[in-house]
Amino acid sequence: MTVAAATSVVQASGLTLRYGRTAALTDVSFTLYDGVTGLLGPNGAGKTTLLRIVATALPPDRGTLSVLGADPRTPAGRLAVRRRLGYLPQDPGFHPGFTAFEFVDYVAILKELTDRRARHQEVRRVLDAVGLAGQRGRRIRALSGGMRQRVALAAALVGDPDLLVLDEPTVGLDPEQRLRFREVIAELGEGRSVLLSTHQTEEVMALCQRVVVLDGGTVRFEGTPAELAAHARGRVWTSGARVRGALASWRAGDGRYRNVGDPPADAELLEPTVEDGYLLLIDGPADEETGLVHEETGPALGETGR
Ligand SMILES: Nc1ncnc2c1ncn2[C@@H]1O[C@H](COP(=O)(O)OP(=O)(O)OP(=O)(O)O)[C@@H](O)[C@H]1O
Repeated sequence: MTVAAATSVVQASGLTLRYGRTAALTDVSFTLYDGVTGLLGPNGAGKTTLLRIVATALPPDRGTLSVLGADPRTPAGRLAVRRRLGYLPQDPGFHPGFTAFEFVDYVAILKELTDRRARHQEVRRVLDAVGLAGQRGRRIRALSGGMRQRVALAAALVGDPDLLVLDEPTVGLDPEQRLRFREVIAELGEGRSVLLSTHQTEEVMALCQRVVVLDGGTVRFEGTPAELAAHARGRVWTSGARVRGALASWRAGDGRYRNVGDPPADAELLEPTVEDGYLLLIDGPADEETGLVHEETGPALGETGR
């Protein structure tokens, strides 16, 4: 099998940002490729801040950034990025009196789609793409949370952007809505680049070809979900009773305990999951021992499974 090298869509180096005395990001470097990348981290890790920087909504205090080959530090670079970027912020700023169509149309006007006929066609296309064809004329105040989230995603899709930046796109959705949303996002990741933030390791397993773990404003891991899981290999085991001193020890559905941490010599080891790898990374020592941060090489296209 020949494996072509993937091209990077975003390259960030040394991004640093403070809000007054709070260091939100410190020396953050990562590379984004085609496909879906999950930005995973606990509350306050700096995910929203990083997404806002990539979406050119916030300039970093320090560091360099290339997005779709443009430099957002210059006005021309920012314009070039914004024309090819779709951004779903945590709070999309809905006017509740707008209909779904009117809101997305308003975003399309901001995105410089000046021809009314073509614009309306595009608005219908993106609302169809997120399964809201039948809800175009409904007021946003009358839509469920899941439907509102889909309206926000439709707005991000206007103009068929090459890069989608989605801030916790499935937050607040029920399990069925979350699954439907995942379907849409996975499809969007074919042929373009999607960067989404999440707290959920299951989201990463279900959707992402790559994952960047952010904690305390620094990158703790960059690689594939399988590599993140492998980080916990040899440190997950099963036992008949709770293990005191383990990083985590809980009774699983089969009645036995699943333990993460440093196993005893005779431990019955289990295959680790992304969640185990994440747990060890976030609760483990903040050191360079993992060798997984700031990976130098990108994936090959053949490895992404697409
Ligand atoms: N406008 C602001 N002013 C001051 N501090 C801020 C501001 N926005 C964020 N912060 C702080 O910066 C840090 C990173 O916040 P950020 O919202 O980027 O994290 P996050 O990973 O997106 O969190 P969450 O998952 O809770 O949304 C946190 O300590 C937060 O309290």
